[in-house]
This record gives sequence, C-alpha cells and structure tokens, in this order.
Amino acid sequence: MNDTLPYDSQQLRHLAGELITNIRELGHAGWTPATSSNFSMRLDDKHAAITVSGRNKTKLTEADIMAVDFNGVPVGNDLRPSAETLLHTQLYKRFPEIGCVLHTHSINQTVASRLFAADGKVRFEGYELQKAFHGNTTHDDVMEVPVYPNTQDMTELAAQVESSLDKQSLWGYLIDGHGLYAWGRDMAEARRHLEAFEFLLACELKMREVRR
Ligand SMILES: CSC[C@@H](O)[C@@H](O)C(=O)COP(=O)(O)O
Ligand SMILES: [Zn+2]
Repeated sequence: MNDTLPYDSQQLRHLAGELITNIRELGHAGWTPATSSNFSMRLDDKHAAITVSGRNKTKLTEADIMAVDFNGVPVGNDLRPSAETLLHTQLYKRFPEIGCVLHTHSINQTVASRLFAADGKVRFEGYELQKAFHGNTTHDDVMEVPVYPNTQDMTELAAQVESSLDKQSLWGYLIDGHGLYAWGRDMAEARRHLEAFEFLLACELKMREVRR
C-alpha cells in the first residue's frame, strides 16, 4: 500500500496479469465477441480489479484493468469501469469468499438464455460434469441456474440477482439474450465453473436439437 492509494497497487498489477492471461484465452475461444464480456478479481475487502469498459478483450494490457470500490466507483484512476460493474461488486460485497467473477457472451450461453428465459431457469440433472462445481459430489444433484430478463439498468438487474443469492451453491446465472455470469473463490475455480456451464448449456441445446 502507498500513501495515496487505499489498496496495494502491486497486488492490482499482479491480478491484472492473471486476468489478462485468462481473458485472452476466453477471447480466443470466441466467448467475448465485439468487446463484450467483463471480468474481475477481488483486490481486498473493499476493492476489486475489473476490466475497463469497451475494450477488445483479446488485446488487453495492464492499462485495461482498473480498481473500483464495492459501490462500483473508480479508485485511484479516472477510467470508465465496465458498464456491468455492479453485477461484480454485489457478489464481492455479499460473499467474502468470492475471489473472481467472469462474464462472457458465447453463442451457446446466449442461445440458451433465450431458449430458457420463459422458464426463468435452466435445470441440469444427471451430468457427471456437475461435479465441476464446488460442493457438488454427484451427477444426481439437481442444479437450477436462474435466467433473468435483460435490462440496461444495472441497479434493476443487480436487484433481480440479489433475490436469488441466498440459494445454496449458486455459481452463476444467465441474462436473457445477453450471456453468462460465473464466479468462484479464485480464478481457477471461476474458470472451471464457467467452462462447466458452457459445456452443460451446449449439451442441453444439443439434446433439444436431437429430440426435435
Ligand atoms: C459490446 S455489447 C456488450 C456490452 O453491452 C456488455 O454486455 C458487456 O459485456 C461489455 O461491457 P463493458 O462495459 O465493456 O464491460
Ligand atoms: Zn455483457
């Protein structure tokens, strides 16, 4: 920590490196088209490191990662944080154990969000890959992933999300026509959850296709 910043700037640089490496890989997988998607990590108990708004996620540098407080206000910089910052910080604020939040716009995530929007949820049952989620020990568990209506009003969207955060072992949600939010205690776990969601959603879409 230095005299002027209320967080450890060396730690911010360290997290920026971890974020950039992972985001680049997700970008190259085609999950962050046209500057979409946003990503963050917990910096400390009051701040998060998050992507600057509107940047090409396959070409990020350290300057594209900034610090915000848990109200989404930039700290120590005058950059514009992700338009969806509140959806990240509400998780850090509420759950001290959450260390990383990843939001992507893959085709499978977006198509599934449209298809299951009317149900308000996607249900996974019987998949071995459900064990990729922290706390799940068997394919027999039923997982329900919420699907929220999209809105450009982040306060409204955050309020919708807040209403299901009490659910045990919730590791992500979809937003209709938009994409997926997934999180974990650290980057490795958040990525595992994100990849598991992507796989399970792809399976559900494929099942619909073959059953038609
Ligand atoms: C480029 S359209 C996608 C955006 O509206 C938004 O949903 C998104 O994921 C990225 O916004 P950003 O402000 O760059 O974090
Ligand atoms: Zn988005």
